Amino acid sequence: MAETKKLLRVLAGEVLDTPPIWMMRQAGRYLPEYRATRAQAGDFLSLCYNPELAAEVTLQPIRRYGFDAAILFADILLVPQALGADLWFETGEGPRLSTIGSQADFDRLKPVEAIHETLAPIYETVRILTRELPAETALIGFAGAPWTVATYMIAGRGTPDQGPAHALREGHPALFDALIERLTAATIEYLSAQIEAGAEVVKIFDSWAGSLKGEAFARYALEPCREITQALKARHPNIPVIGFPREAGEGYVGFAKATGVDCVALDNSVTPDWAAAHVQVDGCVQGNLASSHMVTGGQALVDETRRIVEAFSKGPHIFNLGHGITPDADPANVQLMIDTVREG
Ligand SMILES: Cc1c2[nH]c(c1CCC(=O)O)Cc1[nH]c(c(CCC(=O)O)c1C)Cc1[nH]c(c(CCC(=O)O)c1C)Cc1[nH]c(c(C)c1CCC(=O)O)C2
Repeated sequence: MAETKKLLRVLAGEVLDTPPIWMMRQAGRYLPEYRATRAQAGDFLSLCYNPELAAEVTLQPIRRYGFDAAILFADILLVPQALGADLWFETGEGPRLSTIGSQADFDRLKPVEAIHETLAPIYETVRILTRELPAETALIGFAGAPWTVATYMIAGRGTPDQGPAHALREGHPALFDALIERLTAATIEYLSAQIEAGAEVVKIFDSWAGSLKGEAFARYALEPCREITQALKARHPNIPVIGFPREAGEGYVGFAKATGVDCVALDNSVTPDWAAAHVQVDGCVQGNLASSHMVTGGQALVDETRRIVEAFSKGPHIFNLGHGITPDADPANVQLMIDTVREG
């Protein structure tokens, strides 16, 4: 049967009149129904590990907006937790983890095979979604890229410049490389298990790729993404992979060729005209409306949405934001963006 899901057609290289659309963090705090289910679950991590409720919040933006794809509700920091790190969320601040600063800290991590014990509920969420999603909606699984996940494990929190991770990379390269290797292997197993449970696409989030330059970008952004993509393609040749080396700038050029990903997700620091000429020439791209438009709305939202659709109209394109939607966004602006993309 010919593929009917728009997202999968575009990932296979088709150019459609209207791009498929979904939104990073589409299940999130800007939606009152998300806040209600999160309160029912108790807290964010309890929601991630509750398959019925995690499936429910994944479905909420699909019901409200009819996006072309659903993204599994989970978090990139569940992998460190599955490897034995302590993880908690400080209200109003963000994630906190036990830190990796020495060989002894690293030696306390669990082996890769152990991750499924913690992550089994996530695979159950995927199985529920494969049954409950509308036939036209594609299901995206995801994981953090090793570098980005390592920045949180080393610092124990989010950092403005990833300073602690850069310090370990330079001061203790063998330890740093061992951590990247463990995360690369764990990510391959985690994404494979999501695919076996029913994920039809996977996305690798490298949110802090932009702080790696030159040789470090090649070694810690390109290489782990290439290894993960190759291993997944060997096991699941028909599952497309989306790479998101956020704020990579010129690092976006040649990213798909160097890693083997089927689609490159773009943040909004690059213009759509530049990205069409330098990135979309190699295949599918995703992006890249600034998420601030979901707060401010109005004619600027409409104009910028049209500009992006037009700039990417000659090649395969998935419409998305340049980063996750923020809690202060107005749900009506999301509808305005969708109507603008689909007005034809
Ligand atoms: C760096 C990162 C994380 N998580 C993620 C990244 C990479 C993408 C990015 O750069 O945004 C990825 C992520 N996090 C979440 C998803 C679910 C799928 C989706 O809707 O996109 C995905 C794909 C849910 C979430 N992850 C988080 C929330 C908010 C939690 C809440 O309900 O309070 C959601 C919906 C929490 C989280 N999780 C993380 C941070 C730094 C925070 C705190 C910041 C914040 O509160 O927005 C780590």
